[in-house]
Amino acid sequence: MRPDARAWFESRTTSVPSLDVLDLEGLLCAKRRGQHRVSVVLPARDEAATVGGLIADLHEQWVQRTPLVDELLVVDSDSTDATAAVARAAGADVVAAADVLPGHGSRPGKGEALWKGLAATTGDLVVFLDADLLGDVRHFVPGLLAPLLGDPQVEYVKGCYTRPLEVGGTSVPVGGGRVTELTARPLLNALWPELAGFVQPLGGEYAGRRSALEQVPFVSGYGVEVGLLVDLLRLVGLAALAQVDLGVRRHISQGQEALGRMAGQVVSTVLARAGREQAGGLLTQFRHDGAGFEPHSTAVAVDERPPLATVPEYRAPLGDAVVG
Ligand SMILES: O=c1ccn([C@@H]2O[C@H](COP(=O)(O)OP(=O)(O)O[C@H]3O[C@H](CO)[C@@H](O)[C@H](O)[C@H]3O)[C@@H](O)[C@H]2O)c(=O)[nH]1
Ligand SMILES: O=C(O)[C@H](O)COP(=O)(O)O
Repeated sequence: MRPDARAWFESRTTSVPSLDVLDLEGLLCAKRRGQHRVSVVLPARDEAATVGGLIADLHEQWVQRTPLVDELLVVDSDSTDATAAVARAAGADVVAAADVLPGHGSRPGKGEALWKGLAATTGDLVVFLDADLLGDVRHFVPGLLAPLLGDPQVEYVKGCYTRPLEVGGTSVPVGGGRVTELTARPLLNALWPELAGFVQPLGGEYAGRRSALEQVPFVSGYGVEVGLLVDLLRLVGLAALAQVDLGVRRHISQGQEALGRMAGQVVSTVLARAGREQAGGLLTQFRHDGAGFEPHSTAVAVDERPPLATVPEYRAPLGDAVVG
């Protein structure tokens, strides 16, 4: 690893693998002292199977029992299942992505849901979590907040973890994060070697100061994490980025074809940030129907939203003025 990346890794990586290691009173004290307001945003598309338990845990722990979280918002990203109703019943506020900043229209994708979630919340500290997480992840929230509450120089905190791969009833202890290992990490190491110390550049759990998040664009699809990392590096510098080891992360894995499309979006995002125009913006994959190969092409070109700070409606008082 390059010396600057190693120095960053050693000085900016903390560890919160469970609730037991946290000084909750200290965190609450820092939150009060800094007059912070914390928003937690979960983008969700068809996550009715997992979002209820996750929200119930977070709401019970961080809204009811320990007042660390002021807003707990699920952004319903065009779900066709009961995601919205399940999340609401479990204690979250729920907005449909399409209803936020309606004048700006609606686009598909996870990054779009995050951008709308940032617009629909008011906290100066914002935590993002995927809605398909499995198991007890209550410690993710204070773990991600701790560096922001404890050090005014930190602007953005990326979660990292070991990732089992659970497919077809079998589990490989560290087999997860396939797009990370085969696409994102090699690209980032090649183009921005100072970011080589990030263990999970793609994972969906991170937190930042609104003042920084509202100054960067949000890629609408799965390129959002890699885009944020590179854009925030440019905006605030490596020393203002941090990561926290959150232990083990389990989630619902996608199949190979879907991961190929995700990798295509990550590649497009990286190429755009490296100043390379995309030739076609299409990813062609193949299926064999028994008689021969059938090509399927998908658009993976970068589609992105501008920094929220440049959106006039965002400047209006948030809440009712923005949502609906
Ligand atoms: O159009 C979409 C697609 C996904 N999601 C939600 O986004 C989260 C992550 O999506 P998922 O399809 O589970 O992604 P993964 O296969 O887990 O991909 C990983 O890698 C991606 C690329 O960096 C990250 O965006 C993910 O957070 C990270 O978990 C979940 O809550 C989804 O419901 C949306 O809200 N809208
Ligand atoms: O981060 C990744 O690389 C993708 O989420 C794929 O993860 P998985 O291999 O654990 O499904």
